[in-house]
Amino acid sequence: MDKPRECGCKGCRTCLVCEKLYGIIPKPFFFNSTQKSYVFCPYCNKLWKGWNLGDIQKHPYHIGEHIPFNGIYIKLDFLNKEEEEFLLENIDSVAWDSSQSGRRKQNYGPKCNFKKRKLQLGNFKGFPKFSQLVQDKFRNIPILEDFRTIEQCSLEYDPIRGASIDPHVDDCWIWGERIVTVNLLADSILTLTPNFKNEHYNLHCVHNYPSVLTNTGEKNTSGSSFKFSEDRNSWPVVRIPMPRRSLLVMFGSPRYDWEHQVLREDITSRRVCLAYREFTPSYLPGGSHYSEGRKIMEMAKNFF
Ligand SMILES: O=C(O)CCC(=O)C(=O)O
Ligand SMILES: [Fe+2]
Repeated sequence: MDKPRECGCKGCRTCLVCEKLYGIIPKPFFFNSTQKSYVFCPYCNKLWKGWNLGDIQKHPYHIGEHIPFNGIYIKLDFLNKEEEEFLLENIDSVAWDSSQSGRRKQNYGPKCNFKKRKLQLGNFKGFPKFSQLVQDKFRNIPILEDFRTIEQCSLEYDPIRGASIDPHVDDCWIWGERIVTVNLLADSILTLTPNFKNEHYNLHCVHNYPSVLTNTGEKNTSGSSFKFSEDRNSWPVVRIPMPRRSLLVMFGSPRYDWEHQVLREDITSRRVCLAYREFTPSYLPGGSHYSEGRKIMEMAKNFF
């Protein structure tokens, strides 16, 4: 096992602190010269050719090539300025833990061993009272109607530490289909690239439980599991805007067929986000592992 460095990074993960200390050269974002890039428009839910948000003409005056893209829901101005300020003040009154790639975090959730697929309550007691307003507001978002938060994580990205997050798929053994992010303090971008690591991230577990949503975001009533897409070689790079105070829900194909990352170059000023995760249906009532999820679900109702 790699030992974490003083900054919190380990293995191939680096930040400005350990790069300077150990003379590590960071790997640049790999861009295949034939690979196209597209920006997701939160108004028409389509991809338009470009890299930066400013590259695409503002909706509805788009020009050029576009393709449909399912599995991304963005609610602009999900929070108002007062709510954002209130949350930031309270988040910053809690101690931050250092994390990898220059991030800092505050985690509220059960203890998960993704390798051994073991779930424990640990010292999880629920979520901080000040953050209840966010989960209350999920009830106004139709695709989050039955979303039960099991993990809430505050993440801080500061350009001083060259913060970023490497490409990954959130674990599929324990974390359900909808990955929710609430963006605070700065605009940023989530970069999606096709996932070629099919044996990673416990992706095989996805066959064991039904999809929560159809690929267009309606409730999936057929009980069928997510169907993975083949032939990803021709897929582009997709750039998803994460405007300040917006809510992002990633589900379906972007959740499972693509890896997501936040590039260092897309953190130009301090950004904080709240990341929310739900259980897979296996750990929810009626699921084969509900006995393991039950106590955690009880705790997750608490705001302290
Ligand atoms: O910072 C973000 O918006 C993404 C965070 C993320 O992907 C994660 O915590 O798994
Ligand atoms: Fe993630």
